[in-house]
Amino acid sequence: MVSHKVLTHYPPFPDDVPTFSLFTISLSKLLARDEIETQRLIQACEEIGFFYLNVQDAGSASKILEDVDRIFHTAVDLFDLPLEEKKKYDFSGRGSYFGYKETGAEVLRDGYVDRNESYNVPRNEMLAVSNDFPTPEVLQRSRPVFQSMMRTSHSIASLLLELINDNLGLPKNTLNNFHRIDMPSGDAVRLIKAPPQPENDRRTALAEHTDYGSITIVFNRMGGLQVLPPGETTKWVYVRPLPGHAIVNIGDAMVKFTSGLLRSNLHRIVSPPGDQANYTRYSMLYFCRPDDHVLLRRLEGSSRIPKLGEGVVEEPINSKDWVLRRGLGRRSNLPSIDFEKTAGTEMMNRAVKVKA
Ligand SMILES: O=C(O)CCC(=O)C(=O)O
Ligand SMILES: [Fe+2]
Repeated sequence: MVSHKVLTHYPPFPDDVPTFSLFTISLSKLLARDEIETQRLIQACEEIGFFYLNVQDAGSASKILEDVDRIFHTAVDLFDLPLEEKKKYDFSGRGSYFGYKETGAEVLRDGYVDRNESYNVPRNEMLAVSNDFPTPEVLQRSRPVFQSMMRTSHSIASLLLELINDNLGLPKNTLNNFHRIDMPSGDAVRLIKAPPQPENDRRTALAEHTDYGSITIVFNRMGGLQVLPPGETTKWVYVRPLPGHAIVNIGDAMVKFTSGLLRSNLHRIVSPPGDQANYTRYSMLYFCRPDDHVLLRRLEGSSRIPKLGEGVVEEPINSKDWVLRRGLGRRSNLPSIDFEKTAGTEMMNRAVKVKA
């Protein structure tokens, strides 16, 4: 493995910036079906929708940390390719959210464009569920490590889904049956590169959003991720990356399944805090999403899931269309953008509303 200094040589996350104190949940305790830990997981999913997951000491699942390390190196190699080469893998014109997105391809609500480039590596393709688009050679070379990382991520997400399912009292395996590893879905590993921004011109690098799928597992090194805590008058705060921990968050699909009981919190990427702002930020995520055909609507069978409001009729939209509408609906090459139609579930949370 070629060593990339850019991944290791950056200043520490500063001690003097406000951070959001998330619950830390132990994967090894969840694997042991520890009841108190499961209760804390549910509380985190309902109140904030974000938590740290300690993935150290979790048996074979801890190997994901080595896989993530290796994929970070692959990400550097990938983004080092010439722009013209990377653009061959931009499939947005063919109606796909997989593949490459160049810097500035997305419009923010403030009218500016994003300041990051990213690549969504499809789980469908890496695990040979379907093969719709070509994959760059640099990713092909890392296929075994992507496969390992994707399988572990999917199994972590499956565990979380099982615990949430059973806590809600849904019929056994209801949620897991919507997230089958052998079915086509929007599951992907996303690689993101955000270069340092000029000191006098720092803007949001990745627009505020809620995630589109069910469960996102984030592997961060540098700061830059911010969340907007619940409440009417809150301010954006950084989430400090913790070694050996993933940051996990709940996405729109779970909000829709639970009629707003679980929370999909707004978050964004800005310049990293303190001296870290002068360094290139790489991040990596696994998006676990429902299978393509699954309808995103309130599930029957749980007394904990709130009923729909009087006269509320849910839009019949499946997971695939939801991801495409949200993921491609704000591209800068579109003739017009409807920010309301492409919005997430931030206004659906039952616990505490936020201003979008
Ligand atoms: O890079 C990060 O820390 C988060 C990125 C993110 O929220 C996303 O890509 O959905
Ligand atoms: Fe996100």
